[in-house]
Amino acid sequence: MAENLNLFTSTQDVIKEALNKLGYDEAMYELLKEPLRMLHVRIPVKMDDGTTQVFTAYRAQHNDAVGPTKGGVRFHPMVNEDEVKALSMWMTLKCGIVDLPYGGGKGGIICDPRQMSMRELERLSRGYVRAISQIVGPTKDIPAPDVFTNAQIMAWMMDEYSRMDEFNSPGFITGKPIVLGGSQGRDRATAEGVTIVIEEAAKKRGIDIKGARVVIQGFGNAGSFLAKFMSDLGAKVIGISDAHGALHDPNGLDIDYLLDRRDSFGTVTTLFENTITNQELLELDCDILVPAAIENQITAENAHNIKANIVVEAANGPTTSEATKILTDRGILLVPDVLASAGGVTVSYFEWVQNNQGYYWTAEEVREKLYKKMVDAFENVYTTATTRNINMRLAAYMVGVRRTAEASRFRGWV
Ligand SMILES: NC(=O)C1=CN([C@@H]2O[C@H](COP(=O)(O)OP(=O)(O)OC[C@H]3O[C@@H](n4cnc5c(N)ncnc54)[C@H](O)[C@@H]3O)[C@@H](O)[C@H]2O)C=CC1
Ligand SMILES: O=C(O)CCC(=O)C(=O)O
Repeated sequence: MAENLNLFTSTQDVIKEALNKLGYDEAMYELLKEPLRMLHVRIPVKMDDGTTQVFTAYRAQHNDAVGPTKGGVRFHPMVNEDEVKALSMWMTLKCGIVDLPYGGGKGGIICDPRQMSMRELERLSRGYVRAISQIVGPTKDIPAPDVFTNAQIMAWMMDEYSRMDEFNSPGFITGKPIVLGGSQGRDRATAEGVTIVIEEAAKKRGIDIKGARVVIQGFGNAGSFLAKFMSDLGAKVIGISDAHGALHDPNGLDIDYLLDRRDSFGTVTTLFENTITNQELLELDCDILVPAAIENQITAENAHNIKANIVVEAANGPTTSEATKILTDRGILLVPDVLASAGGVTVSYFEWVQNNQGYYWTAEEVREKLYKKMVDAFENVYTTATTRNINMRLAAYMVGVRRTAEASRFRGWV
């Protein structure tokens, strides 16, 4: 039978299993098996050449029993409805795992920002906010950056919402530039969270980060900061990649040089002749493998060839359910996305708190608070997995879904 690559239905399967293990009945699964709201909008944008292009976009809100929904907006040509639904469900789990007072949300626009001018991107970003304005807001649903979106796009979106609202609303969105109410450390937060989780996982496996061989797929926000942090800790980053290919050097790559040469979309390999493919990268001999790009990269087809001792998912959904089973059976420690990549939303929450208070924290305060959240979350999921003898993904789903399930029950929804 063909492997299930549908992110939405495969997520439903694990949610069901987690709820069963927690003792909830079918009604709870019926509530949590898909988002409460899914808005599908079409956004007309005047292009620079005078033509009009109509873009399709989505905003999913999985569950708001705990609090407002929260999650990024992705600009990508392959975004689709099922993907956005799954991503919103993962946000519920992430917020549960790191204990933030949010439910999960996520948005996406089908577009290729690499082919658009800055002016076109600005019109599209503002159009998206107008199109979803009825269901979002600082106490309803708070967007943030994700694949191919950044602080500039957050700034345009915040400005558009503030104009509609008729007052400055920094708490409408997170991941903003610091001068517009962004938090210290949000730009590097996802990678910092991944680094903390890698350190914890390495301790469990008796691996010294100093000298450990690390391979990272993706050289964007998550992947590039992570490469820097790993090499600063003394690890040997022997492979990195982007959408066009991958670089490999068993003696360690010069990360500072690569950071200097990458473009704003995380592309760097096009400058080199000696490249390998992304598939070859994933199968390199290494200690720690970090998929930090896109979904469905480790599947039943290549899971048997993964050589890493630890796989840490910085990306959302890089490993299929079948591959999760294969890796776990092979004794590889797989740290799932909903735990490993929760540093981004954690510092987004800090940003929102600071916006609401109008009082701003130092980079050191942010780092300390993030560290505690990530270490506690890792320990909680790891202990759940080992005491129940289940894989880390199922354990993370159990930890992540419990609070939303309880809040829904107390509200009398189920
Ligand atoms: N930015 C954030 O705060 C967070 C990001 N994530 C996840 O991390 C992953 C990466 O996100 P960002 O670094 O923010 O995105 P980004 O847009 O900054 O970078 C994406 C990177 O992936 C590469 N890439 C794109 N398509 C690829 C393909 N087909 N094969 C190999 N590489 C490919 C790009 O070339 C680029 O290097 C995504 O799954 C995202 O959902 C998760 C939590 C928070
Ligand atoms: O920072 C946020 O609010 C959301 C980040 C996000 O979209 C994710 O963790 O996948």
